[in-house]
Amino acid sequence: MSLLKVRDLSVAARGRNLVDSVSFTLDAGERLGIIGESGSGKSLTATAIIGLLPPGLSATGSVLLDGHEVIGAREGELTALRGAVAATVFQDPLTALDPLMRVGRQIGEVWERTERRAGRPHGKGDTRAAVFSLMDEVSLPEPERIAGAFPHEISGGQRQRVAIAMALACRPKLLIADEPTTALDVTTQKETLALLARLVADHGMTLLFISHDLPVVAGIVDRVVVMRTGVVVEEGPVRQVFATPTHAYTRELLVAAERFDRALGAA
Ligand SMILES: Nc1ncnc2c1ncn2[C@@H]1O[C@H](COP(=O)(O)OP(=O)(O)OP(=O)(O)O)[C@@H](O)[C@H]1O
Repeated sequence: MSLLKVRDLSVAARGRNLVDSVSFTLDAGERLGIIGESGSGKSLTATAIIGLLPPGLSATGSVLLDGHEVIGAREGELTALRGAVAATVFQDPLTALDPLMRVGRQIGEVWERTERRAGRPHGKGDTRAAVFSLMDEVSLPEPERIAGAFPHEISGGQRQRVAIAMALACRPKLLIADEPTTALDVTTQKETLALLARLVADHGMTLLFISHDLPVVAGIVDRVVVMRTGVVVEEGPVRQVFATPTHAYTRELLVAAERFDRALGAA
């Protein structure tokens, strides 16, 4: 069964479609990438899937997440789906973190909520052990120091690992990662990608990975959807789309990425 079924999803602002009749499915255990240049509608598609569109935007069509319709659902139903079914990691980890709360507590709160939902009783010691275990899973060093730190007291890469640990604490079926490495330097990018790939494999999670960066997407997904100006222009297995793109826009993206790689190589 498909874990995610998106049918004719459109997102509009003041009568203008920013996402236009997008359809794709994602089976359990699959890893799908959405690629496209800035402004092509990738993030709005992702936020519509979890029912978190900014005010002023409205979605039509159908998004079936684990069999539940998201479009038109009440906030209470959406809250139940978020976390339990789908968790998200965004480009800027600061959006996920409370600046005034120590990061260990933030991870702990998500873990406790997950346990409460599942009806599993737990004590303070359990939370502490779970937080350290989650921090270990995302390879955060010096767990005592980092758990006791505020978000601004750790590095950008460490903040993203904290955000990933919080997503993981939900034990989601679907992980939505929206440009999760874009704000990081190249080395940290590679480490974070490798971490995400390992966690998705270890936990058998389904992955929706959004990026404008083709080599990044190619390294982590099986299938790819190419978006341009709110519309899906091409879809297929990642190797096939990259080796023999059928749409001129995909070819342009590939040429631009190669040119960028060559420029980096020459630098
Ligand atoms: N809250 C909003 N109100 C009005 N227009 C918006 C809003 N958010 C996004 N848009 C517009 O919708 C279009 C799609 O935006 P979206 O953020 O989905 O693109 P994207 O492909 O994710 O780009 P990026 O990689 O830069 O994040 C853009 O033209 C953007 O300007």
